Amino acid sequence: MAAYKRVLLKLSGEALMGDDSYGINRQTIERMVAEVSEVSASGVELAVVIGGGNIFRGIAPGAAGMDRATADYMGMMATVMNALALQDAFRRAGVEARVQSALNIEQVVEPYIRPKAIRYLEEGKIVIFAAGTGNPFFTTDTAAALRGSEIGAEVVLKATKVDGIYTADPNKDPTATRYETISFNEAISKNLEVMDATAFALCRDQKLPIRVFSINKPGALNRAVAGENEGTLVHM
Ligand SMILES: Nc1ncnc2c1ncn2[C@@H]1O[C@H](COP(=O)(O)OP(=O)(O)OP(=O)(O)O)[C@@H](O)[C@H]1O
Ligand SMILES: O=c1ccn([C@@H]2O[C@H](COP(=O)(O)O)[C@@H](O)[C@H]2O)c(=O)[nH]1
Repeated sequence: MAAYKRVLLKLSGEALMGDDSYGINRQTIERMVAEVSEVSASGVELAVVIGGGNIFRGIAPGAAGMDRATADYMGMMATVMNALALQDAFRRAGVEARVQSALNIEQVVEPYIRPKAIRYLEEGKIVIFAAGTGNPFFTTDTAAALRGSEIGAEVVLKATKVDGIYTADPNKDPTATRYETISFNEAISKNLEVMDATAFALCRDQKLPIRVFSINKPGALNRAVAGENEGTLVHM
């Protein structure tokens, strides 16, 4: 039984690689699409923000020496590629999804228009928000907080490679322990880098809770949508 009527799901771009070192792993994207489709079929209105870390990040070593804003626009274009791949995978699974982009590339995807996005959601279609916020120096986590606030989502679900928020990056510190819940102010003041401070602050100001959980754990998305104790809940 779902605890929410409308959710904003932030899907990790990096997780799309699966065990590959770059790009989109077919089995991985199909598995993600199957889990998301199941939630959508249960009647929950689902908007997705997709990251771009499997292709390009403005702050990656490959962008070193580049103008930061240019590199960030490349990162946003990477999220458009992921959004198109995701839409295609939904279509193959028989699920209707629409992509809306924060950057205008009209031959490829429709632009972000808030009322239209809300109408799609009310019609039961999945909406995929591409190109982040459309502005350099931001991340797709901030785009998730922004779009989640705009569409009146009740929660931001961040599906990523780690199974929650830890006292330190668990990939660097094996002694790190996981929080079951943490307040926005604590997450910001402890500088926990699982999400950027802008995203935390926007969600805090809009009273929009965030749940961070593993995209690779079977059933975790369903449990998060059911409001169960999965991963870490960031609260007021
Ligand atoms: N305190 C922490 N708790 C949990 N993970 C952390 C923490 N600090 C840093 N991390 C790192 O944050 C990563 C998740 O955030 P990141 O923004 O890198 O990925 P993503 O949002 O899943 O990917 P993408 O940007 O491609 O969408 C984890 O893989 C983990 O290594
Ligand atoms: O609003 C935004 C969102 C993203 N970017 C750039 O895209 C890449 C990929 O996004 P991730 O959140 O890391 O998956 C990011 O590194 C930025 O370079 C952006 O500029 N503005």
